[in-house]
Amino acid sequence: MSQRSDWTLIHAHLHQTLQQRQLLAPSRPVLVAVSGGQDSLCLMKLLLDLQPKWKWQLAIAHCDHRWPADKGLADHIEQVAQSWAIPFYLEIADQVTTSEGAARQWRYQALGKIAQTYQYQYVVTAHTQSDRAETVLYNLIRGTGVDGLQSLTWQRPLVAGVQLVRPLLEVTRRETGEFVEQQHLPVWLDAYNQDLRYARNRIRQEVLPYLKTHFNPRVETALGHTAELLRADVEYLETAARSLREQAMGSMSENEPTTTLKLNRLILRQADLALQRRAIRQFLTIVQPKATNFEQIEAITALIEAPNRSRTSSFPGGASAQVEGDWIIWRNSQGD
Ligand SMILES: Nc1ncnc2c1ncn2[C@@H]1O[C@H](COP(=O)(O)OP(=O)(O)OP(=O)(O)O)[C@@H](O)[C@H]1O
Repeated sequence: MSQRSDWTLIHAHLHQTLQQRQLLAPSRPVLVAVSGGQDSLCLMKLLLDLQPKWKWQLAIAHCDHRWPADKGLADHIEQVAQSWAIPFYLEIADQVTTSEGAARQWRYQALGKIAQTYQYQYVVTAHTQSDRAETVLYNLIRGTGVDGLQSLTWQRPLVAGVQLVRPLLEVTRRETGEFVEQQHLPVWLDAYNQDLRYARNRIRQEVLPYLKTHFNPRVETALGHTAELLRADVEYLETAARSLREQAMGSMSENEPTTTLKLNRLILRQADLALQRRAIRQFLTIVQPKATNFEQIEAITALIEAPNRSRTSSFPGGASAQVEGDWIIWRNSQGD
């Protein structure tokens, strides 16, 4: 910041967050994921304003889903990048998808690809405290368990050599809205955000305002704290579960063939249910390519105490698990 008068509370907040949490090291190349909405334009401008202090090499990345409503958006962001004199990278989807989950997956993969190709160590997204509150509620309703409730984290590895960072997790959408207005930033209005057919939008526009009015005006902060506390719990539990799984799998490592993998029931029995479930989920993630669900974890957990020869019904692809004495044996398909 050259002029002190431009320094607002939100600048101070972000600067402090970056220092305390050590999210972005100084003087590094930083790729900012810009969707064109208020949050990412706010983040981009804030990082530009902080740049003289931190000396990053900033750039913008945009992922074009080729959705009809986004026509002209990529050009708009490119112009914004030009007006700020920073590099602009664009990835365009090969296939148009309407699934929110598939679009997100492609986006993160595209961002990772740009970062690796052009050697950016960080990809930064503008998820806010409001996004985090929505995610907590959304995942609570879907039944993801604690892991889903802590899912929007400050940072995580994106691809080899690239860290995904979310520095705005303590800033609300209201604050980013006020900032873009004050700064006259050219926000692209996303018609999709208004569409109440999507669960996320109903949570944003109906559920959270209701909770704010009738229960807690600071509900977003409260949900953010919940996510923060759960994150540490989950990290702890996952580490303990990994060690349980490794013991229960004996000498087998993750790289061994997945045709006949097994778990020792005597070792699993010594652990509490929370760790048994986690160890089994980790085991399933190793042995089957498909996403693991609650019923599958419960079916195998039941085998820890089940009589000899008990077996689960078939998993996708014909795989199943069966008790053989002290062991739960995983078979990828009949006859393996
Ligand atoms: N098309 C895009 N191109 C580049 N970055 C994007 C794009 N869409 C979203 N982002 C980045 O991701 C952030 C979050 O956006 P959004 O909430 O739409 O994503 P999401 O992946 O659906 O979020 P969540 O992970 O909470 O489900 C944005 O602030 C922006 O930084």
